[in-house]
Amino acid sequence: MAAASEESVKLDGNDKTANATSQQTHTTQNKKPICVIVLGMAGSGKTTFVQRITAHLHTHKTPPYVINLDPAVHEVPFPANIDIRDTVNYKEVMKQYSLGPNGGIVTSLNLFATRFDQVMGFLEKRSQQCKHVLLDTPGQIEVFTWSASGSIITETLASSMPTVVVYVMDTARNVNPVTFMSNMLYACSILYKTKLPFVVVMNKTDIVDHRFAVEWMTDFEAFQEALEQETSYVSNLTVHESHPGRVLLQPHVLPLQSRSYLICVGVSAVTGAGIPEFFDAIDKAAEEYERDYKPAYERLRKEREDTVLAEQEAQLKKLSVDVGAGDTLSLDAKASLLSSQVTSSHKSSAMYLTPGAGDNDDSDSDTGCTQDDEDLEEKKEYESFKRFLVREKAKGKSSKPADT
Ligand SMILES: Nc1nc2c(ncn2[C@@H]2O[C@H](COP(=O)(O)OP(=O)(O)OP(=O)(O)O)[C@@H](O)[C@H]2O)c(=O)[nH]1
Repeated sequence: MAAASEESVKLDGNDKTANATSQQTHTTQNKKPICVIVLGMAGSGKTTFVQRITAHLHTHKTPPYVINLDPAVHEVPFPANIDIRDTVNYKEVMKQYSLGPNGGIVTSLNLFATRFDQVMGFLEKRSQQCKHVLLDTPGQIEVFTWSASGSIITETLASSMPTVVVYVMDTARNVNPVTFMSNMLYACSILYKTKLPFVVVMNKTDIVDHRFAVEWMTDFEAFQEALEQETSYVSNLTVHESHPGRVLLQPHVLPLQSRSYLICVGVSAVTGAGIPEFFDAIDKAAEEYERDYKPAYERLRKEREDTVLAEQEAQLKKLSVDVGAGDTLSLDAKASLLSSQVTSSHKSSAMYLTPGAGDNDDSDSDTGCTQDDEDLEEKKEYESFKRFLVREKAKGKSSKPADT
């Protein structure tokens, strides 16, 4: 086991002085914690591994900040600061959206990702107190690695703190070169997808020593030899020149040989063997992040901030236009309302006055006086006046002969 650990140290190209320096660098210059995203196939030992490294860090009086991202796990065997299960009820999600187990996990993770800014807020607050942030992910690896929420979470973390992807492999299950190759291809697809420093953890070294895997990773001829010894139908296929796996495993295509891409460490999550070497590898990967990846993620963060700013400005502009237009509209509306009110008030005055006139009409009607009646009245008055004149004329005639 010790030999295996030494192997990993050799593979990492670490020496203790360099690690001491890197740790010092971390504490004095880079106050941000190192974020460790633990991925791996179901049953590879991720949760046991996170439990082991959490215990290790607690023993060294540097308790980590731990996040469980597996909504379907029955029990979390380590003290988690944030547990997705506290936010999303996976079974309820399945029921409500009529989903199967995988759909339920994806949807739960998507829902959780919408709140990840809050998680970042908690992390910011604790960033001075802890040196490591550990994330355990769902067993269905593709749920995290190939989902939008997985990308959002990874990119959000990587653009604000040194982030390392840890790929846990079950060493005992990878003694078959075909299985090993499939697993490594998957690891490389994640490496290319996340564009982050990558540490391969060969777990369960208490069952099988991981040196064979290191040899296969660094010596293509050794791997080819192992493959040729395989008699299975699939291995015969992979030996074939045209097989894509074989093409990909060519040293110049896969970054397996390059120390700057992949760091491999043998550990046993059960016994704790290889854990100090794992942390050395993490420090090295964090340095790699600072040197090679940070500028790209800072650019990404800047682009995001710019996009958000631009969106906010556009929204503000639209809002101010809307508000302006709204004011104009409301002013216009008010004006038209006023004018319509004025018009209608005129109308209504008129209408209001009309009943007044009507009142008069009413009064007229009440009195029963019509134009014809008036005319008749005038005619009567005229007749009466004429009779008055005739009477007066007759009076004058009768009085005049008597005097003379
Ligand atoms: N012998 C041995 N067994 C281990 C080791 N690490 C994990 N196991 C066992 O492997 C099994 C799976 O471990 P988990 O930690 O649940 O694996 P996981 O990857 O989290 O599983 P999922 O949640 O399904 O993805 C358990 O029975 C563990 O006890 C190890 O280093 N050595």
